[in-house]
Amino acid sequence: MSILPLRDKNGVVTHFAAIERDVTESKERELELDEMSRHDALSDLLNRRAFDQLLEDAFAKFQDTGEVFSVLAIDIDHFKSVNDQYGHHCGDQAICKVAEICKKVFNTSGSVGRTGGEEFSILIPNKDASGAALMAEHLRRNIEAASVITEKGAIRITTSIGVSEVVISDTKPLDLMLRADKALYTAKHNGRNQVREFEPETSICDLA
Ligand SMILES: Nc1nc2c(ncn2[C@@H]2O[C@H](COP(=O)(O)OP(=O)(O)OP(=O)(O)O)[C@@H](O)[C@H]2O)c(=O)[nH]1
Repeated sequence: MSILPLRDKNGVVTHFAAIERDVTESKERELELDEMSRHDALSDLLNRRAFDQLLEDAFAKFQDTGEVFSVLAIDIDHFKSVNDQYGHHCGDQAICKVAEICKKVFNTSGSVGRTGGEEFSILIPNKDASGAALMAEHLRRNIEAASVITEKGAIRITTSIGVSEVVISDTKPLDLMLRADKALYTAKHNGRNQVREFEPETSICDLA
């Protein structure tokens, strides 16, 4: 609201005029645009940028308070053949189904992002890797049991999931994301449709 003094011909203020402008609509539009810039248009999950920001925040909190958290790196198995067999549109429907199940399973217990084409990441506060792996296994089973209903029929899909927790020697969030990716790679390499926790490779020094 702005208030303007109104003067008579001698310059003496005789009245004040109040001008009120309703900014509700523009504020709502601003919030809407902000939400849009943080979400992926296809799945409505957090986009990579927004997920990375959450990860930065969780990492800063861990450094301040020691509050542990874990991440999941999730990738749909053999997704190229889903696209090849059913077409890109049905592939998109499969991505949306995985997004929907992730949101349902992690509801208030984690933040879900679509961080690549057929890749998802989940940040789970207050959980170490073994707690996060149990949740990941629940998610994997839900996805495996679901059908993606498309105009070309029902599609069944599976996912591979890598799990890692933040540790004191991490210097940046990327460190634990890389471990989750390594665990994901192990899950793929070992036959897919499984959850793997990151395990440090046993080096010669460890054996000595
Ligand atoms: N429909 C659809 N496909 C996508 C999207 N983003 C990426 N892809 C496809 O996802 C596929 C990923 O394939 P690859 O990385 O080769 O892996 P994959 O076939 O899933 O095999 P594995 O990961 O080894 O199990 C590619 O064919 C991409 O074109 C998207 O937004 N929509």
